[in-house]
Amino acid sequence: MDLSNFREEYLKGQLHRKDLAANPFEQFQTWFDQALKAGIPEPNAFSLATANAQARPSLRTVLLKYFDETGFVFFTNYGSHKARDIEENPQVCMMLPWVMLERQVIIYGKAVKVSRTESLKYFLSRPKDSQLGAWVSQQSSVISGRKLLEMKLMELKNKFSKGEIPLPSFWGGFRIIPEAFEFWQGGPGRVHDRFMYMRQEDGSWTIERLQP
Ligand SMILES: Cc1cc2nc3c(=O)[nH]c(=O)nc-3n(C[C@H](O)[C@H](O)[C@H](O)COP(=O)(O)O)c2cc1C
Repeated sequence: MDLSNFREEYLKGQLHRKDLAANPFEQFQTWFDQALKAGIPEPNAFSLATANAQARPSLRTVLLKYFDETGFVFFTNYGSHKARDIEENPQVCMMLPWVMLERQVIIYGKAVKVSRTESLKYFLSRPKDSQLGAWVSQQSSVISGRKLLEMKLMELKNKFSKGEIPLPSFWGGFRIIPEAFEFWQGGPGRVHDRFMYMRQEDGSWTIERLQP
């Protein structure tokens, strides 16, 4: 299949240095609000890249659950491929593909586990089915068929039929603490706008334009 004629011109507007917030979290909030307003489906879905101790990369989509100046939080299974990678190498990269707005945001940082208290708070806010879903899966391990998962789910439903479902010890959040942000806005003729924020030792941020 030849896709070489698949070509969109990016004409939604330019990104100027003067329009950027000094603080990248503020800039992220502005763009996130615009992504929401534009009706992008699941604007909080992001690609999460990890690399293990042998520098072997892997990538998957996860959901951003909340963010503030301490970082970007997602939840997952602590025995999963991604979590094992993070244990070996906490350096990660996340990318939000807001293609509908001809934009992407890339964040480089370090992933650290959130506290049990923080994971519990989020876990309790989830629908019961999602709580059971966390219990049922040894995420990223091989299983012979879906039937086994369904049987396990039935058992768990019975086991936890009364009262609150406890937080599994193998499930919780990671906070990505940013070291750099890139904001990308598509431009006409592939002359795009890219700005990189880099965190300095004193906690301030520099902003530089990158070539497209
Ligand atoms: C839209 C979307 C949202 C997802 N959100 C999450 C999530 O928040 N947490 C999670 O562990 N997996 C999520 N997944 C599944 C992951 O992409 C992935 O399959 C899973 O986490 C196992 O990844 P790993 O084997 O690389 O650790 C999501 C997938 C999609 C397509």
